[in-house]
Amino acid sequence: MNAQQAWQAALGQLQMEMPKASFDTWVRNAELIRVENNKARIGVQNAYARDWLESRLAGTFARLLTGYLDSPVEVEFVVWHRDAEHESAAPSEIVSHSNGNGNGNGNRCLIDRYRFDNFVVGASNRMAHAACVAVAEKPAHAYNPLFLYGGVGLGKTHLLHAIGNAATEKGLQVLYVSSEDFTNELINAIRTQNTLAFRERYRSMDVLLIDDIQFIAGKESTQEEFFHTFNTLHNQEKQIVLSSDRPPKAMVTLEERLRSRFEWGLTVDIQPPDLETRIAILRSKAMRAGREVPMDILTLIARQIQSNIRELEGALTRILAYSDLSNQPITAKLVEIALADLLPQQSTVEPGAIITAVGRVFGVSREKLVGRDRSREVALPRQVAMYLMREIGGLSLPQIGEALGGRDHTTVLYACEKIADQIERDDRLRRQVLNVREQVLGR
Ligand SMILES: Nc1ncnc2c1ncn2[C@@H]1O[C@H](COP(=O)(O)OP(=O)(O)OP(=O)(O)O)[C@@H](O)[C@H]1O
Repeated sequence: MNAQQAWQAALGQLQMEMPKASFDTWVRNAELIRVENNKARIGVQNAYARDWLESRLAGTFARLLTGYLDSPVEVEFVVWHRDAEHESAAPSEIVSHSNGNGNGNGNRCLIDRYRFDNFVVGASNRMAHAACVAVAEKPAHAYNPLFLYGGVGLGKTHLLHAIGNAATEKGLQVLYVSSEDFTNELINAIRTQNTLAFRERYRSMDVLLIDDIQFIAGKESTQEEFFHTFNTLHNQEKQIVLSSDRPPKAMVTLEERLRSRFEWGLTVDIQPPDLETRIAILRSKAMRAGREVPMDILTLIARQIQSNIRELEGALTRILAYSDLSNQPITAKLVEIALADLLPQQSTVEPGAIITAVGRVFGVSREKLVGRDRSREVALPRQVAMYLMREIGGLSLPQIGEALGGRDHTTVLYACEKIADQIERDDRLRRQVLNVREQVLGR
């Protein structure tokens, strides 16, 4: 088998093993650049994909390629694009290009399937969606800049592309780029003494969409360049849309002049979706996949995956695939099997870790959580700890009672039910619970 054949075989294997959504997002567009001195250099589209693949799949790729090539292979992921190969295939190479569709509109990086009509609107994203629609309808008239922020996998990128697709259809020049790509491109332009062309490209856009702008913080020359790009576009009444994982105020190493500009227009957040929206998203994805999934199953999935819509999609894809491959109907049992390795390994979650994380998030000491204090400030976090010990710790009711200072199992049961109900109605509490989960599970 030659290297390319081994590569194709490895891709095929991963396609079978991975959830479709993850495969499509991270692996499908990767390319084998070359194998040399037992090192396989794999080109990916952007720094995210590189980091994601490096942290999760480097070992798997190495194992598969070693197997197919029958000699030990290490892998290295680099940001790379085929068109840029003749310049240099160094890591952090330019990654965005205009799409070459003849009229110069749009950008090849715009993802066609991210559109407004397949974005499910609920309480958690209603404002953000409305703002994006307004911007797409009248670029530079509604809110400029539009600054979207929210946690991982909640739809920021989807909305940015939806604006881009709508604006492209109006014949506008659109550029979508992540702030990392912007930085890489700038560095490259400086290196190749091409800054004029770089500026020209950015400053000739009607709509500039920059994803994950938080990465610009702390990078002085990028901020300087972006400041001028921003001013030029804004003065020319061109639309700027930015997304970030945090609001401008929380970008600590961002220059003040940029922070204030980011706040000139409208800043809107996207929150983790409530149960109803999660179910609606699942229903919409199932329908688009041409599948009918019973409501109780959608509810079951939506209850298990609370924080991240990307994971929600991945879970559904996996369940559909399991059902197809095993030729079985989608039942609660099948869901449990299909999701087993997506969900936390229960035995690895220590009750002590949950108590510590709850204490940190709610600002209550461990002693108080396991003690007798019944004031609301302590009782609520204690109930959250009980709920999470059951949800992610898989502990029995008596075990939970024991871990929290010898409480009765009916008290624990009441707490678990109360919190399960309350997090679906109380945004703040839901965020706090998700925060604890992330701290405990590291994701
Ligand atoms: N409201 C929604 N309706 C339908 N699909 C959604 C919705 N929100 C997010 N998604 C889907 O969830 C996935 C993750 O969304 P997206 O990549 O836009 O998240 P993000 O906020 O940009 O995340 P990150 O911070 O990781 O970049 C995408 O496939 C997107 O289509």
